Amino acid sequence: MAAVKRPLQVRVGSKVFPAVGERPENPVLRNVEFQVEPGSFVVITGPSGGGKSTLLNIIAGLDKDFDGTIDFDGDKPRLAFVFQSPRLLPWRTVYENIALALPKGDPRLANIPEMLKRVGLTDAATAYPEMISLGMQRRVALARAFVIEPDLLLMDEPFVSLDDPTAHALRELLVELWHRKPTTVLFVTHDRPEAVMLATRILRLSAAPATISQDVPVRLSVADRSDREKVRAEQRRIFGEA
Ligand SMILES: Nc1ncnc2c1ncn2[C@@H]1O[C@H](COP(=O)(O)OP(=O)(O)OP(=O)(O)O)[C@@H](O)[C@H]1O
Repeated sequence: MAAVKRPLQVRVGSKVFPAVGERPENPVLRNVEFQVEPGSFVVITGPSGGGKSTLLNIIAGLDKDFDGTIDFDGDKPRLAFVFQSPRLLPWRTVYENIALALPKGDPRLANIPEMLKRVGLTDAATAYPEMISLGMQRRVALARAFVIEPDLLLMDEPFVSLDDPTAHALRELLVELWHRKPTTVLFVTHDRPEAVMLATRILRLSAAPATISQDVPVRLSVADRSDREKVRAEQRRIFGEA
């Protein structure tokens, strides 16, 4: 079934973490407002501690304590969330970890073998997470997210703590999966080359209390994204350095 195409409207007037003990209240987001067109790949970047994860949690509905609205054209989107840690169940196989994302008897379960093939894990289908590398575990997390066929895919630094070739290969895989089945993606990273390689649009947040300091389209074709020189040139255009 094709994903329903709806824009996402984000309006966060303010997000403040309340004071706890000696710690004063912490205003993290202020007037963060944007719309995301269906099928776009939006990267949210900005300084550490600037509120990127907080914003993603609000959009996911994990944090409801904020002033504002998140609207998916009046509907409830089918969501997938990929976190920094792959969050696999250690007592379930690779196949089972993916299948757990879907209800019993769901027709999308039939797509898992094809998805395993696409992420290069067919031979690891019956392995347990501790038997495979972190890079492979992250491929399982990608497969689990895409097999849901989400309307909205939220990703919070899913490729940190990997060596560069592994992270690069995973980014290429993500671009390919997304290109085959464009879904709306919001991807948080502080890694600028990663932002440019993946995004169709980059939102930069300022330091906290964060607001949007830059909203810029990325002008790279899918083929250009594997070309490090072209990525670097686009990075210079957007961020003024590389
Ligand atoms: N549950 C919480 N309670 C109180 N303060 C929090 C909570 N979660 C985050 N914060 C604070 O909110 C601010 C923004 O944190 P957040 O994790 O959203 O930033 P970030 O931009 O994702 O940072 P990084 O790039 O380092 O992951 C930080 O000052 C952080 O300490």
